[in-house]
Amino acid sequence: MIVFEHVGKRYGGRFDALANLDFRVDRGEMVFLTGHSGAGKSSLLRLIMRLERPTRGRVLVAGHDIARLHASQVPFYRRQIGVVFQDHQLLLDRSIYHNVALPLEIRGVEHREAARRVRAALDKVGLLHREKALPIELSGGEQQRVGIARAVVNKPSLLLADEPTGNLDPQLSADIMALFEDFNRIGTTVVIASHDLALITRLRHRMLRLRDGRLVADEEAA
Ligand SMILES: Nc1ncnc2c1ncn2[C@@H]1O[C@H](COP(=O)(O)OP(=O)(O)OP(=O)(O)O)[C@@H](O)[C@H]1O
Repeated sequence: MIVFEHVGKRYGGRFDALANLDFRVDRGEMVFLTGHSGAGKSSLLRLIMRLERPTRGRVLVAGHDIARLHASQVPFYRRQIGVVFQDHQLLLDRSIYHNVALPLEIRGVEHREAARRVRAALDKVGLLHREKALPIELSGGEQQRVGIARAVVNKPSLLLADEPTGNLDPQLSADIMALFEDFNRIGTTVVIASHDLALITRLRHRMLRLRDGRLVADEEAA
């Protein structure tokens, strides 16, 4: 599904945020990406989203070198990827329903079909009963679940998350990770950047560890 071949990313012509990365993530895998602050986790995810291009090497997703996608193809490429951020980036003046519906509105999905999919996504994260609420009326953990519903409403084959539990207490963090595991169980490939080692070592998935932009460990679940 994802292949990094000798990938490097240099910012500003001299700083190597990522260097010589070689790894692959198979379809249906769930992988944690860990490392200190500044190790390059977000940069690596941005390469997969094609928000950045590698300075060296190639990033292949589903067999395609994504640097070669034409600008007009990029939106289609991104549709297969759901993204969850630490600060969930919800629109504060829109209801939960509308926040989750947004990716479908952008794609022009027909209204009734959109409603069906939004409700299915909200149901999966246990928030169907809050569809009319505004984000501010929800707890941090619930807001993050809305962010996950929005990420999966397009039924992406790949789900990326950047520190999705960053602001949550240990129990809520575990609940959020369990949700990602649910989506993985139904076949979605999941890559989660997290520095919460206590939590992710307990979860027993493959772990890629970055240090100063280099891959220093690739550990299968024990
Ligand atoms: N657009 C950019 N321009 C210049 N330098 C950048 C840019 N984005 C990231 N960097 C630098 O690249 C390095 C890796 O950053 P990145 O955000 O990928 O790390 P991270 O592991 O996600 O860190 P954190 O956990 O703090 O988010 C850092 O030193 C950062 O300052």
